[in-house]
Amino acid sequence: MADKLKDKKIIFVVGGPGSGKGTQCEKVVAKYGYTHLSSGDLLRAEVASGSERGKQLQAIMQKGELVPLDTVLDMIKDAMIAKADTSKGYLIDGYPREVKQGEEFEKKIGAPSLLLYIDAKGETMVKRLMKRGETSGRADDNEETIKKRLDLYYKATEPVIAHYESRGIVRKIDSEPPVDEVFKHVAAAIDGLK
Ligand SMILES: Nc1ccn([C@@H]2O[C@H](COP(=O)(O)OP(=O)(O)OP(=O)(O)O)[C@@H](O)[C@H]2O)c(=O)n1
Ligand SMILES: Nc1nc2c(ncn2[C@@H]2O[C@H](COP(=O)(O)OP(=O)(O)O)[C@@H](O)[C@H]2O)c(=O)[nH]1
Ligand SMILES: [Mg+2]
Repeated sequence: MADKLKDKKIIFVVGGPGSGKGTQCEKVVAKYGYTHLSSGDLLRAEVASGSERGKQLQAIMQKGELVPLDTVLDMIKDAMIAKADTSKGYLIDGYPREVKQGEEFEKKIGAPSLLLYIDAKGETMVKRLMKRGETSGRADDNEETIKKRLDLYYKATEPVIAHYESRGIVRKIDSEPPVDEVFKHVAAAIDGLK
C-alpha cells in the first residue's frame, strides 16, 4: 500500500556517476537515520539473484544505458514500503535519471522535499570511478562504460535538476572537497528541512 508512504520525507540525491552520492548518503544515514535506497544497488541485487529479469538488467547496465522506468520505480517503491514502519524518511540515490522518472515517482509515491545535487567535474568523476573500478568489481566501472554513463548523465539527468529548481527544493553541493567538508553542506541542507 502506497498509503504507508504518505507524509514520509523524501530526498532525491542526484549527481553524475562517481560524484559521491553513495558516500554522502551513508553519512546521512549515520547522522539522521534516514533510509538509503540506491536505485543502482537495488538493480545490482536483482542481477546478483541470477533471475531472468536480472540477466536482462545486467546487459543494459553493462552498456551504461537506462533500465526501463517501471522496473526501477517498482523496485524503489517495494523497498520503501518494506521499510515504512521504521523509517522517518528516505534518501533516493541515483533516481530520477530523467525528468519522466521523476514525474512517475511523484504520481505513484509522492513529492520530494529536497533535491541534493551532488556536483563534481567530469574529470573528477572519471578519476574516482577508475579508482573505484580497481576494487568495486562492478562491470560498468571501466573506461568505455564510464564515458557512456557520463554522456547520458549530461543529456538525460542534468535536465532533472532544472526541472526541480523552479520549485525551490534544489540544493547544489560542491563535491570536489574532501568527504567531511562536503558533508557539512549536505547536513546544512537537511537541517534546513524542518
Ligand atoms: N534509476 C536508475 C538507476 C540505475 N540504472 C542503471 O544502473 C546503472 C548503475 O547505476 P548507479 O549505481 O546509480 O550508477 P552511477 O550513478 O552511474 O554510479 P554510482 O554507483 O557510482 O552512483 C546505470 O548506469 C544504469 O544502467 C538505471 O537504469 N536507472
Ligand atoms: N576525494 C573525494 N573522493 C570522494 C568523495 N566522495 C566520494 N569519493 C570517492 O569517489 C568514488 C565514488 O563515490 P560514490 O559515493 O560511489 O559515488 P556515486 O557514484 O555518486 O554513488 C568512491 O571511490 C569514493 O571513495 C569526495 O567528496 N572527495
Ligand atoms: Mg552509488
